[in-house]
Amino acid sequence: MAHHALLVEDDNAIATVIRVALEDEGFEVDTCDTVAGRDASLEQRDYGVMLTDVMLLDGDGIETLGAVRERYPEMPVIILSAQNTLDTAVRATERGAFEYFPKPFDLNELVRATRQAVDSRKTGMIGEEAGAQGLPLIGRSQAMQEVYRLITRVLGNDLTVLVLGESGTGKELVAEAIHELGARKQGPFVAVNTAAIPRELIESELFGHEKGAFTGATARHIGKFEQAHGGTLFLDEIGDMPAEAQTRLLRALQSGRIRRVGGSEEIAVNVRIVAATNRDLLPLIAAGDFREDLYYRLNVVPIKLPPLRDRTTDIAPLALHFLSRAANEGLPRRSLAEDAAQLLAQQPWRGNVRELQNLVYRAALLSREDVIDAATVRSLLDTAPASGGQASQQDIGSAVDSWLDEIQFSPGNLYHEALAELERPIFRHALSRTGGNQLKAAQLLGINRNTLRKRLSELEIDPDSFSRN
Ligand SMILES: Nc1ncnc2c1ncn2[C@@H]1O[C@H](COP(=O)(O)OP(=O)(O)OP(=O)(O)O)[C@@H](O)[C@H]1O
Repeated sequence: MAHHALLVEDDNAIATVIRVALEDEGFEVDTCDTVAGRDASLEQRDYGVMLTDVMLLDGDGIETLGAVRERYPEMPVIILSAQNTLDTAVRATERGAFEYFPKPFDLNELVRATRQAVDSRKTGMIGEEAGAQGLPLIGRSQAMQEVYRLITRVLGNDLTVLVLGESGTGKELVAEAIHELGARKQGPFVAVNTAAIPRELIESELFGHEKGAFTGATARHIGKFEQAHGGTLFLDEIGDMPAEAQTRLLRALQSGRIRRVGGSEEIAVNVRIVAATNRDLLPLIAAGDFREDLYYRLNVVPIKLPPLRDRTTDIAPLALHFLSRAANEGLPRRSLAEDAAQLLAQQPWRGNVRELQNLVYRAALLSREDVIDAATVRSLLDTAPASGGQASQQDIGSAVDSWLDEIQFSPGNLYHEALAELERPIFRHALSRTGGNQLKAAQLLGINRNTLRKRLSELEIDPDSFSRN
């Protein structure tokens, strides 16, 4: 389908060059040369993108852009300017321009950006669409736009996807988005962390086993492949899979069939595979620890999630998102001061979004004011484990100490109120790990299911909000 582009340019020669280049690229282009002409054209039709000069005969293309963005928020705008000052670039970006091209510009680059702007309009909705499914993928940085673009490419097919990225960058969330927004959403989404299963049980976990297949196999067990039939199988930490299991996995992927451990029957399974790893697979292949043929099977569409420090513009929106989620889960409702947001944006976030999320939840809990300020963030950063890794007992102990010093409890009820606050993150953690399944969460916690249900209700934690369906 041809996209309509509106070109607002009062230099006839430049307008013609751009128009011809865009038409070659399949755009239908309308041109005009004034602010008034622009506004009249915008009334006439829904444009996929607008390119505009700054100094127009009857006004300034940037100054008047605010109103256009308000009226047509979905339409990306590209600014073309002869005033190559930083100020013009800043003004353009502040008013929501998609991209800014100082003149003279590379025509090919401009055409590429125009195409990308139109695509971004489609893919920019991935985050919101995922949000509507209860899977908020927050972030509008250029780097995340590229991730969204790749997600849209795999929604209409069953190609195998390999999600790469450091720990905590959102790989599982991307896998869920591919499932929820794709054609298989009616089917199951089954996640399996291959690194967390004891070696001897991996094959049985993936492919199932027949009764009596080995000591302890007292009943038939249906494996993850069969459970995911008709849906999506998410294989997390694929780089840590033992060699034997890699071979079995490769065979299953090649044939589309599995055999339960101890079984003789080959069972056809229809699953879409999304695999993920935070490890660099090429050195593992070179060292003989990861099968090269399996790598090529999995790496059909690679989606690389950038570390959070490479998309700093996403940090404040993510922090606000976690604050609002924390409030919905019963923590105090807080907002974020400007200096606090700036401080967050400067951190290295080696534990990526997960580390930011943990810090924001702690800030919501511990802040003395409704507005979280830079001082609070700084004190939490000081007590945070260095790399978003394991917090030591001492860190946790001192965080609880300072929290107890600061929080106002009802007289005579400190013990119960403090314990309730400590229970919240424990329950949230268990529910989040089990996708809101109360039976499994109770098992994980080692407490009675009815006790869990009662406490969740008392603490007003909604287990359904952790559900993956
Ligand atoms: N773009 C995002 N928007 C909102 N939340 C996010 C985003 N990315 C990650 N998160 C949240 O951060 C946490 C970590 O994300 P996730 O588990 O998907 O990371 P991961 O890359 O799979 O980590 P690991 O490699 O350790 O398994 C989750 O709670 C997830 O909901």
